[in-house]
Amino acid sequence: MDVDAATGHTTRMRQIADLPCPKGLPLIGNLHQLAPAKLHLILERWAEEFGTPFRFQIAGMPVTVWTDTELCQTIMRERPHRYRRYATLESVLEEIGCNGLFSAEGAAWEPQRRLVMQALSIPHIKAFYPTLAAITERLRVRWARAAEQGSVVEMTEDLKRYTVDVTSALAFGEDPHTIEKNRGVIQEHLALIFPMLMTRINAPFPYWRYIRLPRDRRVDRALVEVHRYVRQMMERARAHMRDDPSETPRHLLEAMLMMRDQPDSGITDDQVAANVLTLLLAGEDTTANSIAWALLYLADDKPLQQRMAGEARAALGASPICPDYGALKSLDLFEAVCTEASRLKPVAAINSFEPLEDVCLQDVSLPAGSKHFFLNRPAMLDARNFAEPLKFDPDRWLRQRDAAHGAHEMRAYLQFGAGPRVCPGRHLASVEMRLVLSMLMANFTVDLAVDPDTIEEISAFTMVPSSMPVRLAVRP
Ligand code: HEM
Repeated sequence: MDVDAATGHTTRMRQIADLPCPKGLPLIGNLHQLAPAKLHLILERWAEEFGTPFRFQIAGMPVTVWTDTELCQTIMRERPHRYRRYATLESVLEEIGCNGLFSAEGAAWEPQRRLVMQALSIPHIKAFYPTLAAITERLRVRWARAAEQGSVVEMTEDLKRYTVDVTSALAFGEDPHTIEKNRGVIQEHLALIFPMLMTRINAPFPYWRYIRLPRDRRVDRALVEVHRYVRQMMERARAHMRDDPSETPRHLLEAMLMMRDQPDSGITDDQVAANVLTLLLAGEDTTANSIAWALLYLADDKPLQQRMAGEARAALGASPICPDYGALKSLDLFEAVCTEASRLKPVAAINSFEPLEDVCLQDVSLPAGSKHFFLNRPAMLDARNFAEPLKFDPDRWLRQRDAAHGAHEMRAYLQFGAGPRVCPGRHLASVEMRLVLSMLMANFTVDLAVDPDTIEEISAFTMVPSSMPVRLAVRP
């Protein structure tokens, strides 16, 4: 029995073992049912069957699963002092030299957060706008060529070229021009990292520390390439700082290197490299796939394409690209299309957390170090939070809020997280979505090159489409 401090009432606390659990097998529990690439779908199905919270077992280890957004908001706001992300995430990322801002905890987290927030701040993005527009124009040229040749564009790939060029130019001061290249780009190596994380974080036993399977060897080779790439970029940044010194850092990489070089900074080159890799990964897949998911709905909706083309041309005028940062303001619809797509197809489908001390959530006791998941989609498909929840309706994000339009619960939309660790890249993502989609709609029409039913949801740390092949035609 526990006494509620506010009411004085006694409540019976449940233990994790009391929660409903899908039927598993002796010793391994539910492990055999948890295909990593389908993890979010399996957990969502179980959430429907068992309600919230429920638990599953990875061998002897229970993991609880929750879908209540208010609770998730509370936990997210009580970081980093009371809750952390999965500890396994930190150790797995540490092993591959990527323990940067996303996985850092405790005292190590705050100084890194400050640096990254500054680098991704609105004034910095605004000052960087001409470069962003130039990268978007290069993407348009690539797509114009594909339209002319009638070739199929794999949007998940092209959009990752775009986001890697943008993140690198903004945060590291150099643009790798992957948009112009067809093979041999860094994305080919980065692509192996997320699925590996997915597998290792959920593994019952860290087998890869003892034996390397072919897939681990592939990841090892990719990591050698990725780290060589990052170190070379750091060397070039140092050379530039030497040859053309500036009192204030020109980008995040310079800021990190300046900090590292201060006497007794305690920061190592490895930590700087880990954050470069963190930003490359965090900025690549998330935004690219959020835009790619939006195309699934757009391709099928010609009137919406027509409307967006009209709005884009009004904002862009004679230019094929949004001409200045101020004009982005009139492109709310373009971000709303991505936001609505991510409500139905959440790129961030699962959040993990661990309490740092013994806590009670609702009526359940959670010991320090126990493992927990939050599923983001169930609340977003709940009619109590969003009216007509299964309908793709970007306008729901644009309407004045009033009761006549039915439910629209912003707190149930957690695609960028919440609280002190909320995504620092969300402003950049918003600008990228507006820029790319307005360019696309002003200049092209889009058709899916496959039956939409063949496009699957894949859990690869982020939740990504199996592919998004489209045909583009120049809009008359
Ligand atoms: C649509 C695009 C994006 C989505 C859906 C997304 C989603 C998220 C989510 C859910 C988190 C965890 C937040 C939390 O725990 O409260 C996060 C954290 C993070 N994101 Fe993003 N993100 C996006 C774009 C970006 C971009 C463009 C960058 C940088 C270039 C970025 C960098 C980061 C970093 C560094 C963190 C860790 C922050 C911390 O732990 O303090 N993200 N993101």
